[in-house]
Amino acid sequence: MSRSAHPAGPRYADVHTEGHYSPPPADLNALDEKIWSRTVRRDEDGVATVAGLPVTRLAEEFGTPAYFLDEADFRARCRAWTDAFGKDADVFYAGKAFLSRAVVHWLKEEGLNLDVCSGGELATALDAGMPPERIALHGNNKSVHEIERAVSAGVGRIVLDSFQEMVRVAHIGQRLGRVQPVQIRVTVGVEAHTHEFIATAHEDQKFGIALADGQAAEAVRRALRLDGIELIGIHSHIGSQIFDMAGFEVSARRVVELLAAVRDEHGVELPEIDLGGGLGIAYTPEDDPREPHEIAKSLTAIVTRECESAGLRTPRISVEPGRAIVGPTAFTLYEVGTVKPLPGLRTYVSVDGGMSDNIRTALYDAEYSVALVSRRSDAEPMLSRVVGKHCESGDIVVRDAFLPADLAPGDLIAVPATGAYCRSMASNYNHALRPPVVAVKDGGARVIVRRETEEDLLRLDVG
Ligand SMILES: Cc1ncc(COP(=O)(O)O)c(C=O)c1O
Ligand SMILES: N[C@@H](CCCC[NH3+])C(=O)O
Repeated sequence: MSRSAHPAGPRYADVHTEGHYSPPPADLNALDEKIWSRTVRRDEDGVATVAGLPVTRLAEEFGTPAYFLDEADFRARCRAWTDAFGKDADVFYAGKAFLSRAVVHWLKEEGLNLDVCSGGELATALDAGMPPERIALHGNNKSVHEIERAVSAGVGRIVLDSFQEMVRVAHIGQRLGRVQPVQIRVTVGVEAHTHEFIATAHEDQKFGIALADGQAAEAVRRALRLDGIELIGIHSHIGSQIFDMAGFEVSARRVVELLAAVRDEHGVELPEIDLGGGLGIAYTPEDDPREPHEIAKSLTAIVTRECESAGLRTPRISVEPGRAIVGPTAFTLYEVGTVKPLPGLRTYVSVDGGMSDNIRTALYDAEYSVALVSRRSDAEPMLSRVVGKHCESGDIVVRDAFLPADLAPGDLIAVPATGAYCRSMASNYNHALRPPVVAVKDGGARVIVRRETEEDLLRLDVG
């Protein structure tokens, strides 16, 4: 194939002939509302704004790289979930996606509950005043200390992940003179269509107790006999970034089957089921996420139908969306440093962050979008790879994307849909300073998690 030696990398026509890439968007300046948070626009000068604030001003005030989180969008998504599921269900925001004290305040105000999976997340929730009865504690290896803190704080539920943990929690409950409400996390044997590392309902993995071979039924048997815990329900989480509802439906059906078996064996109707989180969001225009009301409708319908046919009272349903709430509400703003054209291949665009603020591309081959946001450009599309500044060739933020061919050092580019699992999975690799999270709302911006400093790093290093 002949390739034109474009100084800034290949032209669309070249790569398109190879057929490896989706075509570039018709307008590189467009900010697709499916991917960007709801208040993102481009102003008349071509600068992107969020909550009415130009990104150029935000970069000056807060520096780059930085995450900008659209508070109004976050709250709207919380409400969409609670409205969709209604009063007879509970929405637990999965704090692992991103948690800070400000987020806890928003959740409290919007009537959501909170799923935490570590002592650190629990401490953040309690410190910010989340009522303990609205907290659920997860984790496949909760420490004794974490369990003690949760039980003595009076968390609403602990989700038991193993037989050993069941005994641990029961003993701690007895020692502290409490009866801790618990659910049992089961693996339902569903192959969720997502990356292997984020699928959690097949049996060959660390989470949960398998329904297969009667393991889960045995767990229920033991839990019902133990003092110090009260079994209130069954929990299933099949994975993350899932679009196909079929996996959730199979999971709901199998959990209801277990409830029926428990009723038949023990004469007990467990009052709750939790179907976990895992709903996918749009990272690129090709992704087509389901809306909360569609999800609620289909999950509620399947649980109700299965319960009716088993002659069970419909249990109270809960769900644990993390990514679907916070993911689309934030973007990461970077400054372009080195631009390295490789004629006939692509152009490497280096930014001032990388795998330390977004590990998802390296870890899961995740796909992201990117746009030039500090100005409009009518230059032609240039096949680009957005890379970070770390000492790894796998330090890729956006593997394949089109940016305008006149992109230059000093331009600002933004990667949307980085609200979930980016700051929360950020690292200090190469002694990078983890970026701040800045909440923006109605023309105002405030830091909710500050940027790390070299002093922070040096303070940890005690010589
Ligand atoms: C038990 C549990 N609940 C909820 C979630 C949240 O998942 P997501 O952010 O995909 O909604 C996770 C993470 O996958 C999880 O492990
Ligand atoms: N951290 C993962 C998802 C795992 C969620 C927690 N069980 C991601 O970024 O997609």
